[in-house]
Amino acid sequence: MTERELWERYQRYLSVVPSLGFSLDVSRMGFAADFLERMRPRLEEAFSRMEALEKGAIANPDENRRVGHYWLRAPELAPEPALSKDITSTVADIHAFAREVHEGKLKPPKAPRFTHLLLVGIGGSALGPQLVADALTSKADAMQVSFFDNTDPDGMDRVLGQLGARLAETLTVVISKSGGTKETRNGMLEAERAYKEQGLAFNKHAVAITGAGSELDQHARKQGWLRTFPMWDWVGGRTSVMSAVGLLPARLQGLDIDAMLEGAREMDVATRQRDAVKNPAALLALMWFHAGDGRGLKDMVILPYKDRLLLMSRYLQQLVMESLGKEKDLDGQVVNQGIAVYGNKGSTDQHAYVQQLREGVPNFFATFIEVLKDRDGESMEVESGTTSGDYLLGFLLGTRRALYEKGRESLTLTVPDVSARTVGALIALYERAVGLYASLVHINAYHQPGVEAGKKAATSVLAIQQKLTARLREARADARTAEQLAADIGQPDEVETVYKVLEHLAANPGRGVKRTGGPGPAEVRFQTK
Ligand SMILES: O=P(O)(O)OC[C@H]1O[C@](O)(CO)[C@@H](O)[C@@H]1O
Repeated sequence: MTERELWERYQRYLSVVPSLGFSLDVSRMGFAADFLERMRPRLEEAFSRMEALEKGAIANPDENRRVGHYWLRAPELAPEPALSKDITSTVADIHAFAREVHEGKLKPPKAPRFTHLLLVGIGGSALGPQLVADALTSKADAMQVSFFDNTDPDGMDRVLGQLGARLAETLTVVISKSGGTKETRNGMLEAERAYKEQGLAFNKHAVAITGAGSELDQHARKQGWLRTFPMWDWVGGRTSVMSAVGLLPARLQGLDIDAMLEGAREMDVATRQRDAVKNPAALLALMWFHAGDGRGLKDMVILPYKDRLLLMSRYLQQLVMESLGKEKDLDGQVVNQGIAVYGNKGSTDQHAYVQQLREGVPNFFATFIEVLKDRDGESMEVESGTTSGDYLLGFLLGTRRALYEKGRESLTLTVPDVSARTVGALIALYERAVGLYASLVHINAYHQPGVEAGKKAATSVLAIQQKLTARLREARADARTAEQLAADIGQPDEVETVYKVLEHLAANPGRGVKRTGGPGPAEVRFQTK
């Protein structure tokens, strides 16, 4: 298509939400003229399912759960008054709690005020808060935010090292919907120990966000933590950022959570419309379908031209891949669905992987995110009449054109700024696009049966470790190979796991395992130190 034809196409299919200053441009997607019409019956069905979900139907049949993240920003739509009340009162509680913290009415025992926030969580209990914290941070932040989002000891040491003595003024928020996630449990224990080492009482610094009655809930109550905020079973982890999971940390940081909720609410209103071109979530879902032939054949590359949106791709990775990456469809047929998501930021990526995007394997479609506002205040000119921000737009449009010339498709989202309202709107847009796309390809977006397998396997690795350390203690000075030890514990086929576990133990001080021999794994011997 010529530039002029593209301009016509741009106008014809532009999906705009005027109140949010938002638009979605699909002109660089090569769908046929009758595509939207052909997809209409499927889309109607998807809208109907979404409507039922919003009215409180069991939209996650496997887990027999309702899916209520849309109610979080429109509590009046919750199917029962008690739910609406829970949502509203939780937001009010968050405001009141943050006020007390900011004003120093709720203060740590050995410092005048909480100035730092340590969030412990993983997956949906970290990615949303991380995106929001990073996108909206400013000099005005009331508290500085750090994260434990893994069970990596060195990762935690790094964060603790940065906090140093300021742990005395750090509020730790442990977030886990299930309350039983091991990475989070470990992070909590490591945090607790760090406080203890500085002579600080952890319970006077700790808050939980979790499901009622969960392991974490019970632990927090028993230990007399400052407070517990609810996480409801009708909110999925990856869509929990507008619940206490995202709102409490954001408010503590000093961010405008009401604006975030308002942005999401407005995007929800726009994305309930049944006209595909007026509804950017529907149009986005249809473009994903077009790009990957409804089978996820093309990866989704997220390219925000704004440093503040760097974590968007990580956030969307979970939202999209955990929701859509499914073995079976709603009828139990094997479909192996999903869309791979990756990305970073422009124009930085121009100097990294855009080379492949333009000339390499054509297995993707790009999503450009354009932010109109360059910065607070005016910009200097880096050349006569040109600012750094002009370059950023130049690179966005240039890369988009360069991709188009080589037949590589792209979408462009335009937002006015990176404000709480815009971030809320973007999150709401993708939440609904994922839900609609799942209906288009007939899968359940709201469960995650696949993640259990890895967790179970990890548990059996740790059980093998327990047996091995007991066996090594018995064997004392007797240096044994992995093969021998696997046989000793009655799991000869697990020799590779045995070897890996022992190699790890031997590499770390205080674990009591010595490694000798080699060079190959079969010749290495292990014994107690
Ligand atoms: O909030 P939780 O229960 O600790 O779960 C954390 C994450 O773990 C997962 O269940 C995947 O293992 C995600 O869906 C979830 O966001």
